[in-house]
Amino acid sequence: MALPIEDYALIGDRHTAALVGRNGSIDWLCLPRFDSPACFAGLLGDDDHGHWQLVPVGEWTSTRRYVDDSTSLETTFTTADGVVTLLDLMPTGDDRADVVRRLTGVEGTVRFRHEWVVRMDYGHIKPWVTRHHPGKGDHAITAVAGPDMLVLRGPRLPTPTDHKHADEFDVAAGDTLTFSTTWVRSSDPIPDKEKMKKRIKATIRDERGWLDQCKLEGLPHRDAVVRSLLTLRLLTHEKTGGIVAAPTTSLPEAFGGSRNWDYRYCWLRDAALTLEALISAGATEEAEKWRTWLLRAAAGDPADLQIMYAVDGARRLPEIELDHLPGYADSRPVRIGNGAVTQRQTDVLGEVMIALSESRDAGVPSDANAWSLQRQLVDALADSWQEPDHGIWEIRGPVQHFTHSRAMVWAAFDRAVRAVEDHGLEGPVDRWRELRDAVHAEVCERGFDTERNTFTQHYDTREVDASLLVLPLIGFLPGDDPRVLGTIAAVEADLMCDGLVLRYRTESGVDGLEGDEHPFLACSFWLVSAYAEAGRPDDARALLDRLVGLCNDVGLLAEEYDVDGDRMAGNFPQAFSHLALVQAAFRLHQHQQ
Ligand SMILES: OC[C@H]1O[C@H](O[C@H]2O[C@H](CO)[C@@H](O)[C@H](O)[C@H]2O)[C@H](O)[C@@H](O)[C@@H]1O
Repeated sequence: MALPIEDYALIGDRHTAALVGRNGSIDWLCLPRFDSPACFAGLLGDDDHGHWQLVPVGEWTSTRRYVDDSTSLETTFTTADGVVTLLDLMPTGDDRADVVRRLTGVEGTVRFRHEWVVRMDYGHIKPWVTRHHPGKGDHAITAVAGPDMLVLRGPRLPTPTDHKHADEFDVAAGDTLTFSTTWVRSSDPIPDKEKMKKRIKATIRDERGWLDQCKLEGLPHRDAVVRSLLTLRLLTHEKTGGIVAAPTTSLPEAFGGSRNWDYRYCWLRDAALTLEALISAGATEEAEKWRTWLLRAAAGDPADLQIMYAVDGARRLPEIELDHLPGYADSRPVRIGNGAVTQRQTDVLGEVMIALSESRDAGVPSDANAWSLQRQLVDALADSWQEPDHGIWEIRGPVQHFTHSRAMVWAAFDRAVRAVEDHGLEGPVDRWRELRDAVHAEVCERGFDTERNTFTQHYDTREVDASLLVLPLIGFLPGDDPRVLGTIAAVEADLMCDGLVLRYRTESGVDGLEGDEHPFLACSFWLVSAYAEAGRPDDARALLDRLVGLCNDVGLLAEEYDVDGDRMAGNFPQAFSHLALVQAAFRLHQHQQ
């Protein structure tokens, strides 16, 4: 049975990631890549859909932390008989896909239960499980199904009972027991045993080294920013540079509802915003890598640019419902793939152009191919920007002339102009200036409700939308412009739910979906930034404090927050929430200096 979302923590190797519960159970793991089929899918079903658990027998309590500024997770279990820590991590820096779990006895003697229940293909397939002795003193269990093999190693291995592998043993003070699960192709030989101690140290060292380049002095909520940056890095594929929106699929936006989506892909929007957050912290290496990812993914006719791709840039992400999974808290359907892939979302190029412009400003070396791609994309936009779209929220209702999308069209032309003016790049700057000004005028006329003094969600409605909070953040208007202040007031009046911000009013029916949703954390962080820009630093600070207080015990955030249930909702951890946290902290810091 899955735990509340906030009771999970993330570990990963920058190729894929796992969710570890505070009960020592890995309930979600896709191997070898973020979007591979899960081999532990208990998160979206029950124990029989796959999990790997190390937990004391009987009553226990647990506390958790990440070891220093790393993504190695330490869970401390306390029982009446003693204390044991469990270290969980996925070593990085090599071509192996391992999950390593180390138990260390701290006090007394604690009896532990070990369960290794592998179910390939998202909890669907019971694998063929066998024992091996690959070398002297080396024991392994392999689980094979179709293309995949998992190899379990450890000082003592569980035995089969009823399609599960289970064991019980004592952990005494001073004992160390290290277990590992390794993925290989089922046609490959069993991989060699590794010296895990060395790899654990190297992995922790690598993360600390990466953080050293970040400039975080004086930032509000530094620890929350550090955790967010490390999480964003964990969601960035080491080899390809693709950035996934979250490592999970179908954690529900409303418990028991159908708003369940697969986020294990690279949205240009989410990735571009992630880069902005990383760049503001001084981590520019990822920007260069992602730019090359973009070049590969977008190769071809600029008119065929998609709004999202797979980690390796693949284009087809058909949305499929997995009927065999009951869903998290009975939230059905469980979906893999994402139908939004074929949508028109005009905002995306604006976000991409802003991120690439910030990379340039931050000194990321220029690349002729990257500029040539940007030119082509902006030229294609010049011919198509007036078409209606599905907008930033990927609505599944009829397309509209979304105000945020148009403001982002303005941003795309604006950043193209700046590239020429500030960086001496070549381009038809007069035409881009003309288009930029025309779009600005149109948005201020057709996307603005003069009676209420607010921008509107789209040109044919009087509803507001939290995405409008972004307008001052991209420089569309100054933060203290009366039209921006009016829009903040309208968002406060229409979209606040117990102090947090909803994306839009679902009652309007604009999204074409059944059911409702909870406040969206990224939008709530945007309000922090908008307050800072509007000259309301106290409100910004108070809201940022509140939002950071919603992070779970290890500093992670899902997509939404259920204020009535006081729990997280939606995919977890979500890049959007963490990148917006980082941006809000920097924005507030900037205004406080
Ligand atoms: O609300 C319906 C849509 O929800 C998802 O989109 C959201 O997540 C994306 C990834 O973080 C983000 O880019 C987008 O702005 C969000 O609205 C889902 O992926 C869509 O399929 C769905 O239509």
